[in-house]
Amino acid sequence: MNYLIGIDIGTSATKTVLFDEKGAVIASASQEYPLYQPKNGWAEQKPEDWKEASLETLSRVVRESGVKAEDIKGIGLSGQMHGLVMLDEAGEVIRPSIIWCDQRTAAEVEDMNRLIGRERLIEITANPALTGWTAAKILWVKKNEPENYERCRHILLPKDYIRYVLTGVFATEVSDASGMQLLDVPNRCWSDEVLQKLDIDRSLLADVYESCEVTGKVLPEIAEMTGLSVDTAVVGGAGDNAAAAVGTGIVRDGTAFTTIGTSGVVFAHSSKVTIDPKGRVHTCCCAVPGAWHVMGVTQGAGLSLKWFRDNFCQDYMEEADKQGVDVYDLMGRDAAEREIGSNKLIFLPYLMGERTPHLDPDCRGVFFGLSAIHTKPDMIRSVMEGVSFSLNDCNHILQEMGINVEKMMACGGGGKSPLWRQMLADMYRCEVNTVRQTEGPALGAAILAGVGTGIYESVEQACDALISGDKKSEPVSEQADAYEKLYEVYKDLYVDLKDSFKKLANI
Ligand SMILES: Nc1ncnc2c1ncn2[C@@H]1O[C@H](COP(=O)(O)OP(=O)(O)O)[C@@H](O)[C@H]1O
Ligand SMILES: O=C(CO)[C@@H](O)[C@H](O)COP(=O)(O)O
Repeated sequence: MNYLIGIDIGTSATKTVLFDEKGAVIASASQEYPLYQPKNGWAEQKPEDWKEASLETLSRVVRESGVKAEDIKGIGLSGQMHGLVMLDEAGEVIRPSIIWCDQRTAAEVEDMNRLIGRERLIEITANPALTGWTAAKILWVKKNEPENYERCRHILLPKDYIRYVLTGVFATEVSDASGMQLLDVPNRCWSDEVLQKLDIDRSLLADVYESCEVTGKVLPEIAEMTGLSVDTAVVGGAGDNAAAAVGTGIVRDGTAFTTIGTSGVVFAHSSKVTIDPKGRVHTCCCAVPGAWHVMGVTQGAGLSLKWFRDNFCQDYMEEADKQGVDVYDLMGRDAAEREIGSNKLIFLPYLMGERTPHLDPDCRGVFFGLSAIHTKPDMIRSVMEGVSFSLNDCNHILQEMGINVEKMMACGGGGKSPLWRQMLADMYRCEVNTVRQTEGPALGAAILAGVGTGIYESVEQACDALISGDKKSEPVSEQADAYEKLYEVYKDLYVDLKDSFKKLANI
C-alpha cells in the first residue's frame, strides 16, 4: 500500500495527517502556536514556530503510524496564504512573518495603485491592491525596515518556508503565489511588469510550479530527524483554501464551499478567469491545473469566536474540561437555545478590519443593540450570526457575478458546528453539506502529492474516488425570512459607521 502526508500550516495550528492511498486517516497530529499582535491591526507569527510544529507533527505521524518510510510516497503542503517570510543568505529567518490578517499597509496599497494603476493591476494580478496580501507587506518592510530588506535574499510564503526546511528548495506554486499580488494570474507566472514597477528583484522570489508538480525530495537530515525517506517527494501543494477545495471535492464548475477557520471564505471553482471589477472578492489560480477560483474572505470568522472564548468564556472552558468535551460544542449548545437574532443583538466581525465586501483595514468589531436583557449565550450566538452575515455578503457577490453554485459544502473548524451550518443554509437559502473526510486542507494537499507521484490519474479522479458526502443542512424558510430582516440592519451598520471607524483609526 502507498501512503501520503498532508501538512496544513494553519493560523491556529499545524495539522499533519498521514493517509493511505484510499484516503483513510492512519495517523494525525497537530501543534498550536501563538499569534502576536504588536499593535492594533497588526498580526505576526514566528516561522520558527511553524518549523517546530511541522517537524514535530511529521515525526509523530510517521512514528505512530508504524508505516515503512519507503511506502510514504509523497508530501503535500498547504498553508495560510499571503504571509511574508524573509530569509537571509544563510537561509535564516530575518523577522517574524507579517501574516494575512495584518492591516498595517494602507499606505503601501496606495503606492501600488499609483505605481501600477488600479485597472492595470487588476488586469495582471486579477485583484486590486490589498492590505493583507504579500506585495504590500514587502513594500512596508522596504520602507520601514530598510536594514531587514537589505539582508533579504529569499521571499517565501508560510508553507513554502516549510518546503525549504524539508527539501532545501526555494519553490512555490500557482494557488498560493496568486495571493502575493506579483503573479500574472491568467498566465500563471510571475509578472515582470509588476515586479519592475514595484522595484522588487525577481531573484528574491521562488520558482513557480503547478500544485501537483514535484518540487523536491526530503533532505537527509530531515529524513533522519522525522523517520521519513530521502525518496519521499514534496509536491507544490496549495494555499489553504485551494487545498481545502481539493479536500472537499470542490474541483468542478458549479461547486463551492464555505470554510470557517480563523478566517472565513466562500470559494467557488471556475474553469475560466472570472474577476469582480469592484475587487470585492479574490480571483486566484486553483490547485487543479488550468483552472481558477473566486473567493470572498471574512477576516475574523473563527477568530471572532476564539476571541470571545479566550476573553469571556473561562466558565465554559472549565466546564468543558470537567465534562471532557469541546468548549466550542458547549458554547454552541447554549447559543442554539437562543432565538434567531440573539434577542436583537448584532455583531460586526471586523476585529481585524474587513476584506469582502468593504476592503477596509480601519473598520473594527461592534456589538450593536446591547441591552440589559442580554446574557453570554446571546453574545455567543450573535458572534456566530455576525460571521454568517459576513459570509452571506461573500455569497451574494458570487451570485451577483453570475457564478452558478449548485453544491455548497462547509468545512474548517467552525464548519463542524451544526448551528453555524444551519445559519449558513438559512442565510444562503440553499443546502449546506459536509463531507465525511474532515481533514480538508491536509487531505487536499495529500491528494495533490498522490497526483504528483503518479498514484492518482488526476485531481478530479482522486476526489471522485476518495471523497463522499455526509451531513446535510436544509434551509428553513421562516428562519431564512427572519435572518433576512436582520441582515438588512447588519448591512446598514457598516455604512453608518464607516466614517467613525476612520476617525477612530486616525486618532
Ligand atoms: N466545534 C466547533 N464549533 C464552532 N466553532 C469551532 C469548533 N471547533 C473549532 N471552531 C472554530 O474554528 C476555528 C479554527 O478553525 P481551523 O479550521 O482549525 O483554523 P485554522 O486553519 O485557521 O488554523 C476556531 O478558532 C473556532 O472559532
Ligand atoms: O487570507 C486568507 C485567504 O485570502 C486566509 O484564508 C488565510 O489563508 C488564513 O487561513 P486560515 O488560517 O483561516 O485557514
